[in-house]
Amino acid sequence: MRDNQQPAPVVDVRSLHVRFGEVEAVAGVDLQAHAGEATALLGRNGAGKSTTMRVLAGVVPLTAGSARVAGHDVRTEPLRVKQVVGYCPDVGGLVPRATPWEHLQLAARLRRMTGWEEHGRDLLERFELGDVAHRVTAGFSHGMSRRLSVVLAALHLPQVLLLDEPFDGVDPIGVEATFEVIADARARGACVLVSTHLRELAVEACTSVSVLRGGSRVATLAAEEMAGEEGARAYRGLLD
Ligand SMILES: Nc1ncnc2c1ncn2[C@@H]1O[C@H](COP(=O)(O)OP(=O)(O)OP(=O)(O)O)[C@@H](O)[C@H]1O
Repeated sequence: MRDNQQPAPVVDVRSLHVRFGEVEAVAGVDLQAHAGEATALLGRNGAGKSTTMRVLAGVVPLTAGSARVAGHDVRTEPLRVKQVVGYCPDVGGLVPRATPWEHLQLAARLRRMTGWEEHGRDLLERFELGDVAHRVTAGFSHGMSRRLSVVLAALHLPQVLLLDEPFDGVDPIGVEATFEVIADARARGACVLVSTHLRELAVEACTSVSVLRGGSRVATLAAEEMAGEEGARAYRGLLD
């Protein structure tokens, strides 16, 4: 606890800048997220949501500013960051010739996990991937791949769960299962970040919403302030 009795944020991003050559993908984002809460990153295509998530997952280097995850600096402690994070990337990440079960085995081996099998099976069932657990992912639909990516992010019960576009192309059962994963993570005190352009699902899944536009954060609101017709109007106002 800090002096003012507020717990320190688990995700602490200060003046984050990420540049790819001429492109400034993230141009000064500040973001704080806490244990037991779920924060949505909302914004239009190209707003900088995925790049921010990639920095927090330790897979893209920042250009300036700072980002700390569970107390670890992404710049100087990338391995520690990868240990505490469960990351569902917005695209890719799956091996076409491997089955879901083999993906879980690999993820568990990389993290030296033991006794994960029952939890792994349960996650696959919850995401209706039990029947295809031993089928290679090459023929998977977009939604099936998304669901498996969420399962892989959640398998090791990470302290920080980063879900980038987890609802994209996912059917209602997959959406419901993702809500459950987020709720479970919050209940065990994890910090959850969900990047999406789907306002209504963000509001349902999360406690607060940070809106990005043009690589900067333009607002952070309680999720209920972004709900319904009024929330839709408020959101449009932030994007214009
Ligand atoms: N590796 C890269 N090389 C060059 N430009 C990039 C790279 N990654 C992202 N960008 C650019 O940075 C900006 C922000 O991209 P980012 O993917 O973070 O946005 P986003 O909010 O996640 O968008 P979307 O909702 O479409 O996924 C875009 O202009 C994008 O083209």
